[in-house]
Amino acid sequence: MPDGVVAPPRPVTPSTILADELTEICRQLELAPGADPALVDRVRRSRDLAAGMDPYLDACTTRESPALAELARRTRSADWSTSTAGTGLEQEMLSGHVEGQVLKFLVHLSRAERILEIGMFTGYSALAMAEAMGDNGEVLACEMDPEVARFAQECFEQSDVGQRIAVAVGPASETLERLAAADRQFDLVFIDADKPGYTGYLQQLLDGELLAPGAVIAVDNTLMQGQPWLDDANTANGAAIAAFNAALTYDDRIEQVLIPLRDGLTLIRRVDR
Ligand SMILES: C[S@@+](CC[C@H](N)C(=O)[O-])C[C@H]1O[C@@H](n2cnc3c(N)ncnc32)[C@H](O)[C@@H]1O
Repeated sequence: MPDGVVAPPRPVTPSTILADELTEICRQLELAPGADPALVDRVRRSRDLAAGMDPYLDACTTRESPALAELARRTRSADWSTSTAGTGLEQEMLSGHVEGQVLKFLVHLSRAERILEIGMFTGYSALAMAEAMGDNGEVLACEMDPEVARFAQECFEQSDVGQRIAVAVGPASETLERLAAADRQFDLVFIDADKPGYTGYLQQLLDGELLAPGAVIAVDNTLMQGQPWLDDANTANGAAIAAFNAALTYDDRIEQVLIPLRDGLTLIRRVDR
């Protein structure tokens, strides 16, 4: 994974995809002979409304730590296309500044000391959560890919709080089985791994008694680029998230809310205990 030129991330959230579409529509309208100036103006305003939101959220949110900024920079400048790490890894997987600050806020609010992450990638969210907890806390981060796990660990070693993060390399479902067998419990769980695995991870957390009383589960990408409600854009990940979101609404053991942050963040808590 050599360092390369920092490429801007592709749009992978409903708001950035919308902004990209409106930018292109606007460009075409501006070139179209005889386009109604009032319509061009409305489309321009719509583009600015959509394109300006994420930069505004960034500007209004507490700055990330130097360690998080450096981890994000290293992730963006790594050449994932030539990496021998698992196929499909890309810089766009990184959660990033605003979501990282939301996770930190959740750690502060819940006073979580035992945190489980399912899907670590280069470690941005794990490090963000570790920064928000006390010295007695631990983030146990599950990651399938050994090479990306090494990348993350190198970043953790350069951070003051890296020792609060333990990494479990291997399929998360197997790690969860081992944790349940060892009677481990967690105050906060962040699910951000393979989308078809989400329903199984939630069942393992509930059935395996892996949630401490009052625990919160945060689940990333539950808007999946709008695919669950766009009929013509469904991929395997979109179908998996649509099924996961639907299953949540029928499960009486939990309460949930889907927050339209980035690509969607669902918060879940157990209510049957
Ligand atoms: C979206 S990325 C995680 C991003 C990370 N949470 C962050 O905020 O930067 C998903 C990660 O899950 C890992 N993954 C995929 N399937 C997995 C599995 N079955 N078990 C554990 N990790 C898995 C991938 O290798 C990838 O690194």
